[in-house]
Amino acid sequence: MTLAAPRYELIPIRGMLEEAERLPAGATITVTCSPKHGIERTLEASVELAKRGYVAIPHIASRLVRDESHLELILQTLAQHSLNEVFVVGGDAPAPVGVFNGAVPLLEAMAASPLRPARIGVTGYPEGHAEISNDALEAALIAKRPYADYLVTQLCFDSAPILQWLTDIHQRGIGLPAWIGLPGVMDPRRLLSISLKIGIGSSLRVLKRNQGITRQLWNGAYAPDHLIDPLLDALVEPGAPPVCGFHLNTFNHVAPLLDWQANRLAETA
Ligand SMILES: NC(=O)C1=CN([C@@H]2O[C@H](COP(=O)(O)OP(=O)(O)OC[C@H]3O[C@@H](n4cnc5c(N)ncnc54)[C@H](O)[C@@H]3O)[C@@H](O)[C@H]2O)C=CC1
Ligand SMILES: Nc1nc(=O)c2c([nH]1)NC[C@@H]1CN(c3ccc(C(=O)N[C@@H](CCC(=O)O)C(=O)O)cc3)CN21
Repeated sequence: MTLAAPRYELIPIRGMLEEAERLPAGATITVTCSPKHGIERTLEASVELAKRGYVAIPHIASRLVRDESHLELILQTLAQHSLNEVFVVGGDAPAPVGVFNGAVPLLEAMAASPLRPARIGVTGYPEGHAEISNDALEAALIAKRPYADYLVTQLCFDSAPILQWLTDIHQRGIGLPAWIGLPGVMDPRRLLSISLKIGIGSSLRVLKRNQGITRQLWNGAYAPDHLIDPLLDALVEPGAPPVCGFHLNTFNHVAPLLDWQANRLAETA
């Protein structure tokens, strides 16, 4: 377990390529997908990143895929550009634009295609989801298992639920390793508003109860040390759940995150 080779998540908006250029050559970059900009924007950005030598992993929002032929077009684009890994999510669209109402039916349709990408990631929720019941999340996780290679955990501001959830799915034999989603280094007010927008509530309340972290959250930049320290300690224990590494949600603020990462690595070297 180390911070040495994380994944970096970027949002495909103006300035994304300049942010990407700050990252180490060949870095692995996942590209978000929103109802506002659609899947095509995510694919175009991923192709640009791949051309520049990065390993690009587009997020595919299932609810934005119209039908089987739209899916086939997406898979063709991926194959043409040797993008052989995707992160499949339901997507934040309040209603599906077409026939796929979540990740599971899209994964089933992908599995039936000869153009299925070689590796597929799916979501995990250490503290549940604001709009989706725990039962529905659990059913979806079980249904995704045969199609998925790994999980990426949703943003969470408390290490305890992350560890608890990873341990729980490991003990139940779900058998998928996880990339642990961490918030990047940035203005805490922006982070707070993003978190509220994407429906992350309960661990923010944990943060507010913690005086030390509240100070860190409101003065200067937020940095995820309070999350990563307990995770690094716990995940090297024998019998710990399988973890691939850290998935850093940069929100396109790459420079402060790289400074923080370099400092952390220098401290532990
Ligand atoms: N955890 C993460 O890193 C990320 C999470 N998301 C968001 O998480 C939500 C669910 O995506 P998945 O975890 O892949 O769930 P999923 O597609 O596996 O769906 C689980 C259950 O929730 C329903 N569902 C799916 N999307 C929904 C939505 N937007 N609103 C209400 N119900 C929905 C499905 O019909 C299913 O019953 C979406 O809002 C998605 O955009 C998006 C990107 C990254
Ligand atoms: N529910 C949910 N949806 C997601 O898309 C998502 C998660 N959760 N959790 C992990 C990451 C975080 N993601 C995010 C979070 C925030 C923005 C965001 O702030 N977007 C701004 C700027 C984009 C623009 O200017 O168009 C926005 O206003 O939507 C984007 C992706 C993508 N992932």
